[in-house]
Amino acid sequence: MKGVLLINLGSPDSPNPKDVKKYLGEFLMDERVIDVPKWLRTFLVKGIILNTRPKKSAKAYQKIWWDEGSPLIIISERFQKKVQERAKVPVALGMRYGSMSIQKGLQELHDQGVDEVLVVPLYPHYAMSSTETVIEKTKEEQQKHFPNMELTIVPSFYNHPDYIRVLSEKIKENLEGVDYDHILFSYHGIPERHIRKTDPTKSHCKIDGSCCNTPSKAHEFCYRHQCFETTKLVAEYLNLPEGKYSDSFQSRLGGDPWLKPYTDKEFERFPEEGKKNLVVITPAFVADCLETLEEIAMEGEEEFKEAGGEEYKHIPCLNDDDAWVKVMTRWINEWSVAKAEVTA
Ligand SMILES: C=CC1=C(C)c2cc3[nH]c(cc4nc(cc5[nH]c(cc1n2)c(C)c5CCC(=O)O)C(CCC(=O)O)=C4C)c(C)c3C=C
Ligand SMILES: [Fe+2]
Ligand SMILES: [Fe+2]
Repeated sequence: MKGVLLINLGSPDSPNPKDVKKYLGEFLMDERVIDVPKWLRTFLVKGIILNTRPKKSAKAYQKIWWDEGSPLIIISERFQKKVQERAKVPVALGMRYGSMSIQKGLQELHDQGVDEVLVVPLYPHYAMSSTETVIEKTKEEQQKHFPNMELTIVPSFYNHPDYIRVLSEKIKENLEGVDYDHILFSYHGIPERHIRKTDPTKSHCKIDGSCCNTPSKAHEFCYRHQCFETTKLVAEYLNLPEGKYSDSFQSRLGGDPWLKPYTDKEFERFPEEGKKNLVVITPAFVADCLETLEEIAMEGEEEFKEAGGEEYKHIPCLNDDDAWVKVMTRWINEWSVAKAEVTA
């Protein structure tokens, strides 16, 4: 029997420093997130980051936390329930880090008799710190606890016409009656090193002005290419004039070079260039979370206005919008039917 596991990143159990520390410890000790030798990762995470960051992050989580819990978890649960109402097969939810684990999600499906699982990493763009770690962790749990389960992985959907359509329509809806100078597509950043590491050709990705526009099989795993492509396709869909929109990368951690331009630097630069009315969209996230609600919607507005900006609008993520629920359900139902036909 077939079933689906939707997987996102996860949140701490509460916005208290103790729970945030536990969550950050699991997250940042992931070798695909801080990709240095284990001894160095242990030193950096346990010896340095976990001494100061949990307190700071807990304050940020407290600003956005809902009565029901973490926005990312609550929104993902609402999404899963709505998809389940329409899907022909059982649909479960798991998180890469924290209590709502991938193992629990697989167990829930197993208990319903599922032995063929469609794994849906809820990230439009491929990165070793998001998609790859979800895939590898799911395979690990399957081999350890559910050896008779078969997994099928949904590929990154950054350029899928359905995703581009729902994202573009959401932007269009939110732009109605809004007088704006510029739209910023702000994606979660990653270290530049990760782009080179996931380049299967080991020579294509130069992280320069042209590599991401030059066709290559490297792009199947190039986060930077995939982000630029989402923007390009949305801009085409919405007929956005050249120069009226741009890309940036947010949420950097540590001193290594991350993908540029940095979102916070763009907030400082735009008002100087006369871009005083700004709209920000965050397409790397399908559900609103700390990084969109605090870093972009709250801190971003403050930074932009301090630099001389006047109007600022953050467009929410797709969350549990019916149009996005319908798309996900269609992908799931098409898979379940296609598999049935093949194996019949
Ligand atoms: C969209 C995909 C994501 C990628 C790629 C990603 C890479 C990445 N993240 C960190 C460090 C942190 N990220 C944090 C929060 C966070 N990150 C994502 C998604 C991606 N991260 C989401 C959805 C969230 C929000 C979680 C929530 O509970 O709402 C945090 C925690 C908060 C903080 O202290 O800032 C950290 C830390 C790294 C180092 C990285 C790539 C190497
Ligand atoms: Fe992150
Ligand atoms: Fe590239």
